[in-house]
Amino acid sequence: MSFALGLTGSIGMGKSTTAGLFSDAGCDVWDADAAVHRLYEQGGAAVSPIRDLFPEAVIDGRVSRDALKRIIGQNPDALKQIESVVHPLVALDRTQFRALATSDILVFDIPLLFETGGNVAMDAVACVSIPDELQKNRVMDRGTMTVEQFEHIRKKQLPNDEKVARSDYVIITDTLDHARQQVEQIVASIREGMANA
Ligand SMILES: CC(C)(COP(=O)(O)OP(=O)(O)OC[C@H]1O[C@@H](n2cnc3c(N)ncnc32)[C@H](O)[C@@H]1O)[C@@H](O)C(=O)NCCC(=O)NCCS
Ligand SMILES: Nc1ncnc2c1ncn2[C@@H]1O[C@H](COP(=O)(O)OP(=O)(O)OP(=O)(O)O)[C@@H](O)[C@H]1O
Repeated sequence: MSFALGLTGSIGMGKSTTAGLFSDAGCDVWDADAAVHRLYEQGGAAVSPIRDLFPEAVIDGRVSRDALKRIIGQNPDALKQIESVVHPLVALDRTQFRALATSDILVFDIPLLFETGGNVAMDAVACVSIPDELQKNRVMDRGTMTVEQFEHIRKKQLPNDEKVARSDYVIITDTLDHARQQVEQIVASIREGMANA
């Protein structure tokens, strides 16, 4: 039986980068944001239900993230409606991954892990964290969101200090080397626990 490690953290705190470090350490990784990308692609299962909700969000047969962000900015209920379509499909994708994955530790990179109660299905949770100002700078440097869009998303999420308090492990993502060191320690400690169980 594999060990299920939830990997969470607020927007731009370093989940995807850290997930890559877990992969380097031999863990199979499932990424919720990547699952959403697949669902929004041409032929993806979210395209038709999103078109039913917001026809203008589907362009060339795929869901346009820019269109969604515009719609979310104009309509306070839109994100909830999008979530009601996307989250059940994401859950199905996760179940399929879990049935096929083979590594001793499985890592589930899920931004809304605590917000959706997904933490109860995990054996432990690791949270990535950096100071708020650095978080904002990193997201702004990506150039994919306005400050307003970023603040809107951040407000929807459980505050960083609560996530940190509720997690078994905290990974400070200030530098890549430091993050890698912490990931290797976590993997070693989980493997040691499994060997002694
Ligand atoms: C809002 C959207 C259009 C922004 O797209 P964009 O490509 O700019 O950003 P990306 O998808 O990479 O998300 C960046 C981060 O925003 C945060 N975020 C995304 N969706 C949500 C949400 N519903 N609630 C809170 N935070 C969210 C997460 O931290 C995520 O890692 C997109 O995230 C989306 O369609 N979200 C709805 C689906 C969802 O809930 N996804 C979350 C994972 S299941
Ligand atoms: N350990 C680290 N050291 C230095 N920079 C990092 C580190 N981790 C992440 N970053 C940088 O921070 C930015 C955000 O990282 P990443 O995309 O991994 O975050 P995320 O939490 O997955 O974001 P989102 O919630 O938006 O999907 C990227 O530019 C990345 O290069």
